[in-house]
Amino acid sequence: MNTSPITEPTEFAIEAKGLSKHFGNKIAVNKLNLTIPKGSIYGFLGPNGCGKSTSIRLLTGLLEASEGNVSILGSPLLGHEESLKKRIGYMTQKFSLYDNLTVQENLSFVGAIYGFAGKRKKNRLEELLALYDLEKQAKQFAGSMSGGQKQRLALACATLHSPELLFLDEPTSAVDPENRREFWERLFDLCATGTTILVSTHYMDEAERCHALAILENGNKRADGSPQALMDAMPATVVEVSGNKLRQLKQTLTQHPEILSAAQIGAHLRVLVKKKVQDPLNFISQLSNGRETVLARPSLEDVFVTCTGDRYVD
Ligand SMILES: Nc1ncnc2c1ncn2[C@@H]1O[C@H](COP(=O)(O)OP(=O)(O)OP(=O)(O)O)[C@@H](O)[C@H]1O
Repeated sequence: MNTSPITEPTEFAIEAKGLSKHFGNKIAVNKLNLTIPKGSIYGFLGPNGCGKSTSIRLLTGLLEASEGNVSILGSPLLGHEESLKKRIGYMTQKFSLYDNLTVQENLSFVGAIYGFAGKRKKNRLEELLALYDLEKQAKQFAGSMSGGQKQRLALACATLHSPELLFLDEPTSAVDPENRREFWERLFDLCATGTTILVSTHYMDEAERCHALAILENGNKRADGSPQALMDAMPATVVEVSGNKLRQLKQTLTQHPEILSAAQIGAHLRVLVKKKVQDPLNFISQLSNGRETVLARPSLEDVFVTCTGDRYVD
């Protein structure tokens, strides 16, 4: 096995080609290709079971791939897992904290793993307690903290050794909207210091904050790019219809082959019409007996709807 660190200058933090993972007959990740530029926040967006965690574990070297090649920070992952561990951070879905250790003890334990000792460790812990607003909780058991505090401690642990590349597996699923917002601000602070971040989520609004993202379904990458590029490339036009009896109208519209989806949002239906329809406003107006129709800007949720499920066209 090759263990010497061969690091080549590269603009990419992660490059994966044909990355697959099979568990028996189950294909959890299917021929995934990725190129993630350094210094960016990249998202994996998809429902439970689509392969987000497995992909992250493959990219961290914790799980061995069935097929494919991965390069991390310019080094091939295979054979360099140990040396790369010092350069990457990983925050798991369940935060992986020791509930019966205090905040300070959790940090101290992680610090020792990364070889921090004495004054250097003391200084780094103080810095992190201040940065992640945990000074008052330093002596509190991790198990007794709120979801938001646990999340901040988990991020402090994952970044203690100042990794160049940070993997975050659904880091916000257990916290309220205010904490989620604050957490994302912290991610952009880390990004501004040059850290590359790969974050998985099933929240559309979080995916929209990423510089770029991949939409995953059943282990397959359905689409990738910046949120704006994905919206621009969407194979559908969004038309909003207002009026009465929207539930019945939805039933009628979704039978039509040129309509990809119709979903009610408040007092209107949001209808995704195939791009090939020349005059979508008039088209929907006629189908809905002259109800009011307006064009709307696409959202990432619209992109998700058009590239997953039955609507996916390869
Ligand atoms: N060790 C394993 N053995 C067998 N199947 C597995 C294993 N790990 C994951 N899987 C399966 O692989 C698929 C992808 O799982 P994965 O955990 O990567 O999805 P996910 O998108 O992260 O979802 P979640 O958010 O629920 O964790 C699922 O069908 C899952 O049941």
